[in-house]
Amino acid sequence: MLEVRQHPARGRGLYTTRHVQGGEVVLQEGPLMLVAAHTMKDAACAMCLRHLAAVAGGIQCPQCQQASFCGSACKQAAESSHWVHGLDVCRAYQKLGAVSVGEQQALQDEQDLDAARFLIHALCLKALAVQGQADAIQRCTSLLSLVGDPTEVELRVATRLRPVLEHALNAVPNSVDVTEVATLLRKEQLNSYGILAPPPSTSQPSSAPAAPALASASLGAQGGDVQGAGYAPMTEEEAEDGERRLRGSALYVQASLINHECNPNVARFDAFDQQGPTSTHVCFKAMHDLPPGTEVFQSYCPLSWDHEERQAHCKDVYGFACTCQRCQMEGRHGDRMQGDDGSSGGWMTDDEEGGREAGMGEDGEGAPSISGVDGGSMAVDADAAGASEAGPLDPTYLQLYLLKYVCPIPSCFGTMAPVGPGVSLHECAVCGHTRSEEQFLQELEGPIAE
Ligand SMILES: C[S@@+](CC[C@H](N)C(=O)[O-])C[C@H]1O[C@@H](n2cnc3c(N)ncnc32)[C@H](O)[C@@H]1O
Repeated sequence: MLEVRQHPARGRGLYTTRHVQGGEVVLQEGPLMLVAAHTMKDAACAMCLRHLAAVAGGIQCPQCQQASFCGSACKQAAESSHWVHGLDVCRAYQKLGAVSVGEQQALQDEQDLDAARFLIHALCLKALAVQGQADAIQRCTSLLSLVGDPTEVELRVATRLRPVLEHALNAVPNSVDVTEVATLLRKEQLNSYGILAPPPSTSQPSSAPAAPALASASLGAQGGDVQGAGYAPMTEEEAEDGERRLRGSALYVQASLINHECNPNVARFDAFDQQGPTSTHVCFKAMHDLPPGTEVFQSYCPLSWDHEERQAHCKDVYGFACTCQRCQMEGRHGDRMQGDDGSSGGWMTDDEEGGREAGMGEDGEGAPSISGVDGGSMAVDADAAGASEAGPLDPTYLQLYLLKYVCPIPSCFGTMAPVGPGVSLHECAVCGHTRSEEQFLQELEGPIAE
C-alpha cells in the first residue's frame, strides 16, 4: 500500500501505491524501542508501557527498583531481551537512580534522566550487536537508518551526560563517544513518539484508547497523535492540572518515515493499555480517501496550534520550516480565530485585525470542494485541497477540515479519522470520542450559519 520515495525538501517519505479508502489502516507496526519515562518507573511497564493501574498488580524490579513490569511474562521478556532489562541495563538503571539531579549536576532535570535511560538501552543494544547478536544487529541497523545528524545542542547534552553514562555502564572514563551519543539523541529527537499516559480521571485504562503520540521523546520530540515527533514533555505542574503525562517514548522504523503537514491525511492510533501481542503497535489510519501516489502526512503537533506555534515547533524540534498549504494560507491570511473554548472559527486576514470572519476567498472563487456539507457525505474531498506542492489552501476548506478532523471534546484536540473503510463514524485518536456523520452535520450548522 505504501512505498518509500525521496522528496527534494523533505527527504524520505511514504507514498500510497494504490487508492486508499478513508478509515483504512495504511501502516501498522511493532516498536523498534520503547522506553518508560523516569517519572513513570512505578506506573508504566518497562517492557510494553502498559499502565500498571490497568493490571492486577505490577512487579517492581527487586534489583534496581527503577523499573516495573505489568506481569511476569513482560518481566521475563525484558530480562531475556538483554538491551531492554538485562543485567547491564538493570545495573545501569540502579546507578542512574542514585545520581542526584539538579542545576549544577550532569543530570539537570527529568528530561536528562529520560535521555540517559534511552542512551543506556541504545548503548547496550549496540554492545550486543558488536557481540554478533542477530536481533540486536537488526535493531541497531534500523536505529542508525533513522534520519538525524547531531547539532550543537545534542553535542552539549552528550558531553554533559557522558560521565553519568560511563558511571552507569561501568565504562572507563572518556570511553563513551560523544558524537555517537549526540547522534543517538538527535535520532531520538526527530523520530520518537511520546506515548501519553491514560487520562488522570480514568486510572482504569484497560480498554481506554491509548494516546497516539508520535511524539515527544525524552528530549521533547514528538508526541500526541501527532508524530512523536511532537509535544514537549509535560511538567509535574501540567500533569497536576489534569493534562496527560507522557508514560514513555517509542521508536518505529517505518512510521519514522512519515513526514509532517499541518493538515495531515493520516491519524495515529495506539492501544498500549489493551491486552494482546499488538498492544505496542502503532497504527495509522487514512483520514479520507487518498489517490495513488499521495504522500502520507501526519502532524507533528496538535492541529489546534496556531501558525506561529506550529512553525516554531517544526523549526525548534525538527529543524525545518513548514511550507505546507495550511501554513501558506495562514501566512497569507493570518491565523484561524479561536473561541475561548479553543473552538475553531474563521480566519482573520492580516488587514482584518479584530474584523470579520473571512470564510471565502476574496473574489468568491476557490470555494471549498467539500462533498457532504450539502450532499450528506462527511468526506472532505482531498483532491480539492490538492497535493502539498499546490498553492495555499482555501480558507473555507481549511475551516471545514478542522471542524471535521479536530476532536470536539474540550481540551482534547486529538485527530478524528473514520473508524474503518467505508464507515462514516469518526473516532478521536487521543480520547476515543466518536461522532457520526449526522452529529457532525448538526454541529456544522452552528458555525457555518453564524
Ligand atoms: C520523522 S522524520 C521523517 C522522515 C524523514 N524525511 C527521513 O528522510 O527519514 C522527520 C524529519 O523529516 C523532515 N521533514 C518532515 N516533514 C517535513 C516537511 N513538511 N518539510 C521539510 N522537512 C520535513 C525533517 O528533516 C524532519 O526532521
